[in-house]
Amino acid sequence: MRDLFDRPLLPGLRSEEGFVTADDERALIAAIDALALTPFQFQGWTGKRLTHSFGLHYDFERGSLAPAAPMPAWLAAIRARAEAFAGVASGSFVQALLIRYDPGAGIGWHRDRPHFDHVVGISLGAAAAMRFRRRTGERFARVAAPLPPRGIYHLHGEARHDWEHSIAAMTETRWSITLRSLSERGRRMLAAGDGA
Ligand SMILES: O=C(O)CCC(=O)C(=O)O
Ligand SMILES: [Fe+2]
Repeated sequence: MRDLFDRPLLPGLRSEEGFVTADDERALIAAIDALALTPFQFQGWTGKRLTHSFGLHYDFERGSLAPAAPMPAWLAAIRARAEAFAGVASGSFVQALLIRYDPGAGIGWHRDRPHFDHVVGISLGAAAAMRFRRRTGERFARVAAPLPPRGIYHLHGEARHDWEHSIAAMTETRWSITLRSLSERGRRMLAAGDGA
């Protein structure tokens, strides 16, 4: 997403519309819905969004990273295109997180776990906005980036590390595919096998 002067809304946030076709979108939604999606869990609190991971699973209850089933072919194909979009080496996106946000589900303010580095997201279904905030003294600076269906965004650098992001509760269903590379810290944790 760029502003009127063709600058990125935030350094490190880049997006593109029409990354997948409407036919692809229907097929991807059907593939996500066919997975065993489970409610996001954190400290005894159950979120309304439903998720499934491939490649690596980050367990929020334990704060640990563990291998998960390899990405199926339909996901590996989109991953290769997403890596080209993000300008990262082939095979960098070692985690895929599939999410379904039914009406009433959103995602609260957070930065993605430091185990991960680059993040890309592909949006399917209802349009949403990704809200960004960063504390500056007493206040928050805020930016909102549209997430149109079939579009892709890439978070790295400042947008990834210095700003929190969130999505307000949806009124219609949205699905997303989030792909992430490992950070140096993530690689060390995985090699140590403790994940912590
Ligand atoms: O649904 C999305 O596009 C964003 C998901 C997200 O921010 C996350 O899982 O960390
Ligand atoms: Fe996130």
